[in-house]
Amino acid sequence: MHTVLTIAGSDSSGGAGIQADIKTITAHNMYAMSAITALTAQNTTGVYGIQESTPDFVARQLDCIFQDIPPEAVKIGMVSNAEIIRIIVEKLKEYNAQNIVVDPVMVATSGSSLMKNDAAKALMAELLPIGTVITPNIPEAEVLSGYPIRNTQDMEQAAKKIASFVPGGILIKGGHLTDTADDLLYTREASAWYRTVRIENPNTHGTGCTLSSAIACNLAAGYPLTVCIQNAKDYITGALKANLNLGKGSGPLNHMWQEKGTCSF
Ligand SMILES: Nc1ncnc2c1ncn2[C@@H]1O[C@H](COP(=O)(O)OP(=O)(O)OP(=O)(O)O)[C@@H](O)[C@H]1O
Ligand SMILES: Cc1ncc(COP(=O)(O)O)c(N)n1
Repeated sequence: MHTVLTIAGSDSSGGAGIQADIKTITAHNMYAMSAITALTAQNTTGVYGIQESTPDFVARQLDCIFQDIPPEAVKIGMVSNAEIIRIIVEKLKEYNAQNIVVDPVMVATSGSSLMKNDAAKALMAELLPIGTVITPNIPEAEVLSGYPIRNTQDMEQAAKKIASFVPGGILIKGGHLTDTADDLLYTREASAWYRTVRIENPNTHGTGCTLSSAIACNLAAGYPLTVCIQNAKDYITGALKANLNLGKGSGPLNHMWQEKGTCSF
């Protein structure tokens, strides 16, 4: 069985963070492990509290995982402070972790901040450069590039700028565009678009977490990056189309959309 680790925050309402990641990994018929960076008290309407792990306790979780069941791929989501970012980078280097997907989670769909201001510098200088691929959404790509992004051309410009300090792949997600949901994969060799029409579903809590975990699963299975992104895009599109409607705000995705037995892993 393929093994995938998520390093992220817990979402008490189960739609994003660790819970979305474990659901995604399980739906791919893979074995999920987790290192929790923070507890959040949140639901579909917002984030109402954050309790960070200590850097030492994050390190202890990572030691337990890597010394026993080394993961074939790692997804990193919410990491709210610079000290935890540093310890994650140190441990992933110590254990020579491969197939790293970094989702630079800064702000939740509901608008609540999930990262302290001083952490963005450590994220950019230390964590993003070790990613096999990074997956910013449009507001995150604006922060990372310093450019405003209004259309797909701006996405290409921003990706080029981010590539000056990120050697791996850069997937700028287009979920925040208005008529399409086109994602751009930019690497130093080539770029490619992954296009879908926008699905009119207000329940998008956890789309970013789910996409990055699905990419990690595909990397664990050994697919080339371009195939991983297409398969993950198909997974998120299916989970959005399957129209779950829970909660009073932007609700979670439906991870049970695949017909039994259709997953190829
Ligand atoms: N309405 C939609 N229709 C189709 N695909 C969508 C829609 N919204 C988001 N997506 C897709 O979902 C994935 C996540 O994109 P998005 O830009 O929403 O990330 P995000 O903002 O990090 O997510 P989150 O809502 O978890 O913060 C991308 O592949 C994007 O194209
Ligand atoms: C613990 C945690 N991690 C990530 C997100 C981002 O997901 P979203 O933007 O869909 O709310 C979140 N809300 N909570």
